[in-house]
Amino acid sequence: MTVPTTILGQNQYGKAENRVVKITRDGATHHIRDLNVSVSLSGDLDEVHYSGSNANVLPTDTTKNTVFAFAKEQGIESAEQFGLALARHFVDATEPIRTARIRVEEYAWERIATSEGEAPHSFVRRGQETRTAQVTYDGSTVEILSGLKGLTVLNSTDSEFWGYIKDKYTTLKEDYDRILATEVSAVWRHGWNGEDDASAPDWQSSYEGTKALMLGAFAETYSLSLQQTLYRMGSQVLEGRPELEEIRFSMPNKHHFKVDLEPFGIKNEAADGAVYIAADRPYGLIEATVLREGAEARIPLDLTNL
Ligand SMILES: O=c1[nH]c(=O)c2[nH]c(=O)[nH]c2[nH]1
Repeated sequence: MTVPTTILGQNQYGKAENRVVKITRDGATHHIRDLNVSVSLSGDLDEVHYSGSNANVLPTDTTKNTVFAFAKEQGIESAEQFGLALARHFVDATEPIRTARIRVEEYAWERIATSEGEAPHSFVRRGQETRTAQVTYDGSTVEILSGLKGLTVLNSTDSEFWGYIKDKYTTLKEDYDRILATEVSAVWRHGWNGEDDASAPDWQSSYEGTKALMLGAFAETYSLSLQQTLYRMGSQVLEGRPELEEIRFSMPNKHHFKVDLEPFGIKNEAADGAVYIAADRPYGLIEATVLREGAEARIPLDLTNL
């Protein structure tokens, strides 16, 4: 082997975006789980980079096959459970693989309502958020980050923004009754570390409970800034969900500006029901982590790939 004058840094590999759909039949009633699963493995993999020896490489093609085989053999209970089964398999069954990171996006379907009631095997894709999960396993410890993205919410009042710094470039008018809208991306970290399967959270109810607390706090906070609303959402989640240690949000401020209709002699006031222009870009971007006191901040700062 030639001695490299460069050295290999962090590396990982796997099959990204395995789109797996599992149907479960319960008599005539069918159930659907629809996931996008990305596998990323690391371990004793220097040689494949240095010399091209594939002796320690489990092909990405095999990782893809494993995703589909596990969906059939074990079923898909939740994004987290499925990710955990895969992560444990890759590390525990393949000696050179030391760490597995499984990312899952889940797309929700709901039953179509017909005049006969809920259709047993006809579904419409739900337009709300995408659920996410990331499972990392290093042979001893599990870390599970659950989350969501694309959850768009709006308060048509109970939002103000005033009292901010004004310098020579400031043109923004103080607002005492504005629309507050955002598209929530959030990732939350579970305290459970995989040591005791019996004490694992109920992933489904944990997800639903977290989302409900987040939405409740958004609706119930009288907001003086999106930052304040974000913090309230995070603290309400952590107070209500003891299984969680920290939560991070990325929330674009989806500005709605009152249109100036004065040139047409028309008053356009929030108090009378106003007309707004929903601005697309640029947008304010408010991001923060909320932690349980004493917890470590481990969620990555950039949520875009989670
Ligand atoms: O909720 C807000 N936070 C800000 O930091 C900010 N900045 C701004 O121009 N509008 C807003 N709104």
